Amino acid sequence: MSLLRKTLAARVLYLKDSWLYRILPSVRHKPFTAEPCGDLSESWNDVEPNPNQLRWRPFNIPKASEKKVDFVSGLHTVCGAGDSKSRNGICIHLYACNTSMTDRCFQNSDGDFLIVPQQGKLLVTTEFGKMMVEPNEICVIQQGMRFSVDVFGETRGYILEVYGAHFELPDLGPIGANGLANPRDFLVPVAWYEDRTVSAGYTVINKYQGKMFSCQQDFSPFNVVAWHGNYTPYKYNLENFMVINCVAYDHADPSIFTVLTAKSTRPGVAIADFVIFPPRWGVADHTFRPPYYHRNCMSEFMGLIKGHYEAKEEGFQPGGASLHSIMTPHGPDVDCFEKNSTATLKPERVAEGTMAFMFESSFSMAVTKWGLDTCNRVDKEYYKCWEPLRSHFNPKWKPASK
Ligand SMILES: O=C(O)Cc1cc(O)ccc1O
Ligand SMILES: [Fe+2]
Repeated sequence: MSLLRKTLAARVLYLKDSWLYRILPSVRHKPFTAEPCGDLSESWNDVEPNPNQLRWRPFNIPKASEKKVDFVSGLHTVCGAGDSKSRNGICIHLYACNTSMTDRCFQNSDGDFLIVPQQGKLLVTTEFGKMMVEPNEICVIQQGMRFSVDVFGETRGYILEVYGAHFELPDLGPIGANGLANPRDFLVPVAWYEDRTVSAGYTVINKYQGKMFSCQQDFSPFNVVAWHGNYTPYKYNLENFMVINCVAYDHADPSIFTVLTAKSTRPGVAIADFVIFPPRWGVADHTFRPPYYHRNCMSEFMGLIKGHYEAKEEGFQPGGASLHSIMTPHGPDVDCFEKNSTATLKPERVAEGTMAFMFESSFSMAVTKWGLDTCNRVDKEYYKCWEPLRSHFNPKWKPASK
């Protein structure tokens, strides 16, 4: 039997709710006590603001021979804004691990996780059933759902967490009935359960108000024999994205590549959008086709799942990241600029074999101590990729006559 079924529930406008039929209720556990939480924190509130362009080299993955690290102990918060207590904010985590979780599960009481695997697949066992999630797929695990992660070697990925909002498909406006991420491609697990006593103790780890807590119980939490409802984890394969883009002239706002959005209460303003830059055709005439030089009223955190990003062939590597904070100027590096300033504009494939993505947020994010220092991955030379930019302005230039 397939472990997943298709759903149209990814786009629900009514309250989210599910009923779970379990062998023993989750209330039967010993008290929660503080658990050392390593680099998972809301410490961005204590760190000095940093308006520079930031770029990280690929984040380190610990070697299993040196230290066994599972999905939860390998979580590190890179940046964020707001706070979980007032139910308003976002944060971005990086996970890097090498070991499966054994008799340990995780519950995030603070918000929803959108998980973007970059290296290594994740077998995610949830209270709703199992999902295998590979690089180039994403999954969403919503607030409060218990889950455990099996890995198959050195594993790394990115997480976008939103407090107090759920991800949904963007409104399509004039695009109409279909396009971008289609509801039919979202998969949800079917119920899977184990009726297992764990006398040595099963550990439930709970992220609550940005801190970690743990408690013991003597049975597996994955004891849900059946469920129904629309509050479920789900996964989506980015290859299914139906790309819409400019076919005449100019460069479309990358919001046209939005897979999922977490809306704020202000119409048109997202708490966070998950945007991808998939393989596609570039055909725009009379246009500098790569991303333009710009400052943005939103924060842009970018990651790379595989390949090269067109605006930065070098320096921005799979498993690394960049952060262009609100109103921080950025754009293509000098090589991309020169190449595309003189290129003949014929139709050509863009981003073949790659998948870059952006977590774009209306929040002004601050970087944690881990992100700035402890991870030791900040590329201090990043600004140099724009230093050689030279003016090509010629006031006498005229377009070639037709
Ligand atoms: O900065 C970036 O590379 C992301 C981005 C891409 C694009 O095509 C237009 C705007 C934008 O912010
Ligand atoms: Fe940008």
